[in-house]
Parts: sequence; C-alpha cells; structure tokens
Amino acid sequence: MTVASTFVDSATIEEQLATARAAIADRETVSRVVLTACGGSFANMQPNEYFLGNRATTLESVALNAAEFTSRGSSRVDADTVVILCSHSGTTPETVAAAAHARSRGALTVAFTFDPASPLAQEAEYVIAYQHGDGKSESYVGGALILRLVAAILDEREGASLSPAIDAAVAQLPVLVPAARAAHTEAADAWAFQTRREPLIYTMAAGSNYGTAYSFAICLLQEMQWVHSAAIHAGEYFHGPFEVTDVDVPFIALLGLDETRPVEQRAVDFLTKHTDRALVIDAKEFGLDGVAAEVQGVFAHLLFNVVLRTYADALADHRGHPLSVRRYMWRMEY
Ligand SMILES: O=P(O)(O)OC[C@H]1O[C@](O)(CO)[C@@H](O)[C@@H]1O
Repeated sequence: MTVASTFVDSATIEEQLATARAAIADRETVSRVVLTACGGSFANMQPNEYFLGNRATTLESVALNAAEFTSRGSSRVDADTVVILCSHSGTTPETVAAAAHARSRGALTVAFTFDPASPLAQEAEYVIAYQHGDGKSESYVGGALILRLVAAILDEREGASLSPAIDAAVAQLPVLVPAARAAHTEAADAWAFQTRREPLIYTMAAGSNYGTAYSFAICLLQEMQWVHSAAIHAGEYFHGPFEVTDVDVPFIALLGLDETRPVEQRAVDFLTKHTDRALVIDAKEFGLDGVAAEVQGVFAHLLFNVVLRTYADALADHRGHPLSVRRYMWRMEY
C-alpha cells in the first residue's frame, strides 16, 4: 500500500535533531534515559535500550511501555532524566500522557512523531518530526533518527565517539533498504504462499533485534493479520518455548550482528533440526560491509524492519487481508 504524505524536509529535521542534542548536552546533570512508547513505536525503542545498556558505563537506561512508565511513577524520573518518546501518529493517549508525566517531574522530553502538530508534539519540549510514506528518505525515518540521537547522547555523556559511524550508516539507508527489500521479495512471496493458512507463527530473536521480532508478532501478525503469534527471546527459547517446536510449526528467526548472535545461533541450530517451517533471516546478507563493524549490530534492526515488512506485505496479499484492516483499533473506545 502506498501512503500519500507531506512531511518535514530533511534540513528541518537536522535542525530539530541538533536542537534536541544541544538541549541534552546543556543539561549537565543528566544521568538516565527513559525510552517510552506503545506498540510498533515501543519496538523501535528496544534496540536503543540495548545500545545504551551495552555502551554506557554510567548512564542508566530503560525502555518502557508508555502506560507502564506513567503508572510506575518512579521517583527516579526527574530533572536528571531525558525521556525519549515516540508515537507515529502523535495521538496515542498513553504516550501523550507519558510526556505530560515526564514534564511534570522536570525531565527533559524529546518526542519523535510523524506529525509535528500532534498532541505528543505539543506536549514534549523538543520534537523531531520524521518522514514516512511516498517520497520519504530512508535516512529520515523514525528508527534511524532515534538511533542517531541515542548515539549522540552516548558521545556527549560517555565520550563514545559513535555518532560518526551511526550517521554514516544511516546515510547509506537509501541504498541498503531497496537492496534488502529486493533481495527478499521472491522468498517472501514463496513463504507467504506456503504460510497463508497458518493460524500461528512465532518470531524469535535476541539483543537489539528482539524489538523487531516483537513488533512483527504483535503489530504485523496479531494486529494486522489476526494471526496468533508470540515473540520468543532466543535465550529463553530453551527455557520453555522449545517444547512447542515441531515439524509443522512456523517460526521466523532472526540472526543479527550484535553480541547476542551466538544466543540466536544456538536457538536457530536447534530449531532448524526440529522443524521444516523455520524461516531464518540473517543480517550477514544485508550487505553491511560499508558500515563500521562496531555499529553493525545495533544498526541491523533497521534492515530487519524493512525485510520483515516485505514478508508481511506478501502474507497480507496471499491471505487477502490488507494490513490496514482492524476490528477494534481506532474503531471504538478502549
Ligand atoms: O503511537 P503510534 O506510533 O501512533 O502507534 C499507534 C498504533 O500503531 C501501532 O504501532 C501499529 O499499528 C500499534 O501498535 C499502536 O497501537
């Protein structure tokens, strides 16, 4: 499906990013980062929590569903906290409420949204309005910009020097994304045809790719295809879920490039021995040779998102069930 869009131009987005970076740098006491959102936007936060957790030596970080963030009401949300929020529409009530909660505690709030006039954009102090839909630059999508901001925070607070590599990697997305999509189009069509009547499909990953597996399970399969699913952490696979592995049970398993690849590989090795229905997608095939080795791991999720969307589009097509159809979401009070 194509989406007609008007969006903020890239020069303005660069200014918004620079303004947010400067505001965070100015607040010298910042010691923690909260990443919060709902659904697919929350999934975009999870790789960034991995990134922060892995590279920071003093900065604390947590990724939380927005309703949980507000409900927890942790006393550790204060003027020393940066709260990064994301809502594509900018209207998800839990995320707007999270921004209000963070501000009431004196935290510095930065919101990512497609709509710069949305309630979330109005509630947060700093807004980065990303691109989406026809004509967008793949370098200015939400996930890429969140990763850039997080790398900048790591540089400023931890002297990490990761921004140049992340920025250079993000600049390559306009080439990498169409190539990854094209490389999987045929396989996605074959998989979707074979899988079109399956009532249940599991997803599995670890580390910075778990968020992508999670979003495929809850957004693409459950929400948009009404197919039963669960995202299984590859490390947890051997602590329960592997018991449902069987010759005819479909799994999508991701093999990433971060430090948890051996965790994912162990699960894939077992899985592929015991089922004929494992679809394994390996980031080694994304052609990331031009991306600095030290950031390939946290960068790969941006390509997994695109590739898995290709599989979702094909599945929707073969099932005759458009990804836009909902029974409850946005159709009634909840
Ligand atoms: O806050 P956002 O990003 O607009 O999300 C709204 C909805 O979109 C999804 O991410 C995907 O449809 C849902 O999970 C979520 O409820």
